[in-house]
Amino acid sequence: MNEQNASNGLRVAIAGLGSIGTKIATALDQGIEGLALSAVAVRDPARHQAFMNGLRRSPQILPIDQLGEAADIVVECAPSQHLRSIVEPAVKRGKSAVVVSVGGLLDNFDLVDLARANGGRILVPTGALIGLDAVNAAAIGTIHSVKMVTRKPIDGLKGAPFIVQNNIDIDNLREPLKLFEGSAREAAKGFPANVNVAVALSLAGIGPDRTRIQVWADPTVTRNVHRIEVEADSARFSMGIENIPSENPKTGLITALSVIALLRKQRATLCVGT
Ligand SMILES: NC(=O)C1=CN([C@@H]2O[C@H](COP(=O)(O)OP(=O)(O)OC[C@H]3O[C@@H](n4cnc5c(N)ncnc54)[C@H](O)[C@@H]3O)[C@@H](O)[C@H]2O)C=CC1
Ligand SMILES: O=C([O-])CC(=O)C(=O)O
Repeated sequence: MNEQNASNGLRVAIAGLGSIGTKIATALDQGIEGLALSAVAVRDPARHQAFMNGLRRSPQILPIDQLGEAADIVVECAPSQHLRSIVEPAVKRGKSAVVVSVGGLLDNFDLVDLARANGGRILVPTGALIGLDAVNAAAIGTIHSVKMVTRKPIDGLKGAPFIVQNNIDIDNLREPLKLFEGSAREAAKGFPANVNVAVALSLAGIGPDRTRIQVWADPTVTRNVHRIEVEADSARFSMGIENIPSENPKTGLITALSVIALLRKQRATLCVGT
């Protein structure tokens, strides 16, 4: 990073160069107004050498818990069990943490207090979802109910703890099967890599215990499909999104783009949407 970026721009570090992280790193390397990629954390540096060599400017490679020292904004896009070691050092230093493994926040909610006490921020992008601007706005008034239905292809659900613990065979499904119905909080435990979106929705609206979700394994869909119904005193709205899976079949392609859009807003002159 050159001195001009260091003095005028925001330094961004990325934890995890998987399907989401590589796209954000590429976008930053190609140029986002006022932002520069300063550091990354990877599990196995050798596996990412070719990708790193392709970047125009090489960021530092650091352990995940040191990213907060090397950046103003740390983007968490690693498996959710690492959330704390990424976010805590950043917000303790008054930095911002962008969190995509949102489900992991529910068991680490004290990080919000830690951020508040130290002038840090935790930013949750809309991610693979839609319409959190409208949910935020409705939540200024009274939201009566938020209901969500998620359908995923079989490949996108394999290995989810709820499926494994309940010994459910989804490999031979010929028709959609409702796997789960309950709160966003319970869903995040059973499907930690599948329903981060439900937790983001809940944090924008009426919280993880009152936000209801169904999760379906659906051999008839090729996309990750999320449908949402919100009933509020200001409006009633229905939203839907059909995400094309990325190279990680659990993760929709739009997730990385949502983070890039959020990063662009940090220094953009014209910001559209709340
Ligand atoms: N908020 C949202 O809308 C969405 C959130 N997600 C969540 O985002 C997170 C990332 O998703 P993907 O990029 O698809 O996952 P991924 O599995 O493609 O990438 C995760 C990366 O983290 C790396 N990693 C693991 N341990 C590490 C460590 N100790 N230090 C550094 N790197 C480490 C892995 O090697 C891998 O490259 C997941 O928790 C996923 O559930 C996914 C989709 C939507
Ligand atoms: O990509 C998606 O459609 C949603 C997803 O995996 C998540 O929320 O964790």
